[in-house]
Amino acid sequence: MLVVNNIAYSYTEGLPIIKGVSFSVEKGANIALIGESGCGKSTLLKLIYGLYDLDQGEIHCGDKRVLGPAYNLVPGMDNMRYLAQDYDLMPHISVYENIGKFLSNFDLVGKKKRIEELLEVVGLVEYADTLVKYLSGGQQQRVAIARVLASEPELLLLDEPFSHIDYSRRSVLRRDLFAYLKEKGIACIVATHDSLDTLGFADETIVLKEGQIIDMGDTREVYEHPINKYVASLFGEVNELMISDFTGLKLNDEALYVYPHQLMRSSQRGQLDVIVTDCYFKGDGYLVKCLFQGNRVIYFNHPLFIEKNTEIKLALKKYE
Ligand SMILES: Nc1ncnc2c1ncn2[C@@H]1O[C@H](COP(=O)(O)OP(=O)(O)OP(=O)(O)O)[C@@H](O)[C@H]1O
Repeated sequence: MLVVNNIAYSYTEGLPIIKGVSFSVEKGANIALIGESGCGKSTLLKLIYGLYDLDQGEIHCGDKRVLGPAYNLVPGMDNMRYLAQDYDLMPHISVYENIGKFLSNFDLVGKKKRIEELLEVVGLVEYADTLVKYLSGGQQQRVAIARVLASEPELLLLDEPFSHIDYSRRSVLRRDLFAYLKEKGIACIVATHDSLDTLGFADETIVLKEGQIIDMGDTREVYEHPINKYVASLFGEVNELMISDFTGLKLNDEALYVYPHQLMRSSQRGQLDVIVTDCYFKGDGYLVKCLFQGNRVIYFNHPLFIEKNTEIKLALKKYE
């Protein structure tokens, strides 16, 4: 339903921020857009919504071509909604009124039902009559999410949608929101730094670097077979090892990107010999920092505390 075809954009002439980006999104799909800060995620979402005029290429959503402000008096497409990082709410009116702001008054009973349904989705039923200015940052972000859902768009563009919401509410809201979008067949593109938004929910992941797509596909595939360290590190801590580190054979050597949970302490010979330098408690166990070959840092997950300076061997879990 969304086709982005070879688009480019620069804020300043000669300094392109988005370079030759192409991809498509199916109806109801959940797409994660990931990449380091400043790589162009927000700019790409704004271009899809029609907030800027493209330098090159075109975007279609359904049967409509996305037109920027040069061709569209009121920027933004009707069949999409865009949730910006500064969610642009009206502080002096209630949560209920903010959510209903863009809903027609033609069917007042339907409007009330819709607002109540959305208050439920974002967990703000008891705040319906509270003025937005009295809400916390996280609560305001939830109002903004409800507001972009109100008119049932075909495509939602969400820029860091849960960034101000505390951890426990974030998990519930993330689950409820993404289930709701699936149920309604609403596609979404979520620009995010939180790998939990991506791993559990995104059907596909697009990886952006310096304004270009460097990897794209099934989320699990992108995570399990990262094409380089940049991609792997967007999902958390990662170790860059070589096949020869395990085999000792330099012929046809290749880099391996290994997440800490993929390594384990081993008693076998011929594994990585490392020295523990730190052990960080992380709730369900420890993240252990080690030195390999004197100066290469390796992290791995372990259920128990290990003393500093302990000499241990590490093995790849999947080969055990
Ligand atoms: N209005 C603007 N005018 C000029 N340059 C801009 C403007 N908005 C963004 N940029 C620049 O464009 C680049 C991409 O910014 P963008 O906000 O799209 O990145 P991002 O990947 O969303 O970053 P973050 O993850 O930190 O939100 C950055 O170098 C930024 O400084």
